[in-house]
Amino acid sequence: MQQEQFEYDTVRFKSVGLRYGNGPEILQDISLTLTPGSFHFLTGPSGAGKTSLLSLLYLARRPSRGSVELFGQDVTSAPRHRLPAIRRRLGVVFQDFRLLDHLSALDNVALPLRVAGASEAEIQRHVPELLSWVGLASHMQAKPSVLSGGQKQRVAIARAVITRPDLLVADEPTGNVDDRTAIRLMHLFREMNRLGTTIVIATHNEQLVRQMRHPRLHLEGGRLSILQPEEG
Ligand SMILES: Nc1ncnc2c1ncn2[C@@H]1O[C@H](COP(=O)(O)OP(=O)(O)OP(=O)(O)O)[C@@H](O)[C@H]1O
Repeated sequence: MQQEQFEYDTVRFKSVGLRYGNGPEILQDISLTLTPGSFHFLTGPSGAGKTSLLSLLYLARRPSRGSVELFGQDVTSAPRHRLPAIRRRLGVVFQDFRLLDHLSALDNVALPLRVAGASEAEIQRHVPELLSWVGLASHMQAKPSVLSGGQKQRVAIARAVITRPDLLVADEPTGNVDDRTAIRLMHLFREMNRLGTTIVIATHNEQLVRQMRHPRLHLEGGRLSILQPEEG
């Protein structure tokens, strides 16, 4: 959970490279520091490596070279048993949602709270409120199979933010919703950010990137550049 005093950067990449199998390096020599409470978009053409970079952040992969530190801990060399504690500080919105099909929307969102040992009273207080806020008040008991793409996406977002993670990583979180809903969801991310969560959002939505005026991490040809809003 969030701390008042930060003695470390949320994310630090040092000369990170990533390749799949014997293929070419998708990410080349990326060095990057994200300070606590920062908000970045991640942009770049399709296939540039945005999801691959995010997968390093949410610990689905380790880099082929270089090092990745999260919350001051080198996750490249950390023993596997140390990773779950780091994962609990992350919220992730996957491009393909990854909801549990046998659970209702409410139970999908409640899951990370249950894993963290929250009481049922706490769950009943927070989860319906958040689901209502993202416009799903009348779908709380629905299973993912009967939800639209945009509804599933909002369940996935609610699940990622319900624990107030230290770092939120979202892959195209507004790709399936209309413009008005996209702006509403961005306000949710902005509010979380205001409360201290560090945020990285991969998106193709140029209009949102321009409107929200956060710096962007831009990937192209395996290289990362950081663009400030006025340059973007
Ligand atoms: N599991 C994998 N095995 C092999 N190659 C992969 C794998 N995942 C991604 N790639 C390749 O890595 C490159 C970057 O893919 P990635 O999904 O990270 O790009 P992206 O920028 O997120 O694309 P998009 O905007 O279309 O979602 C692509 O050439 C892709 O084919």
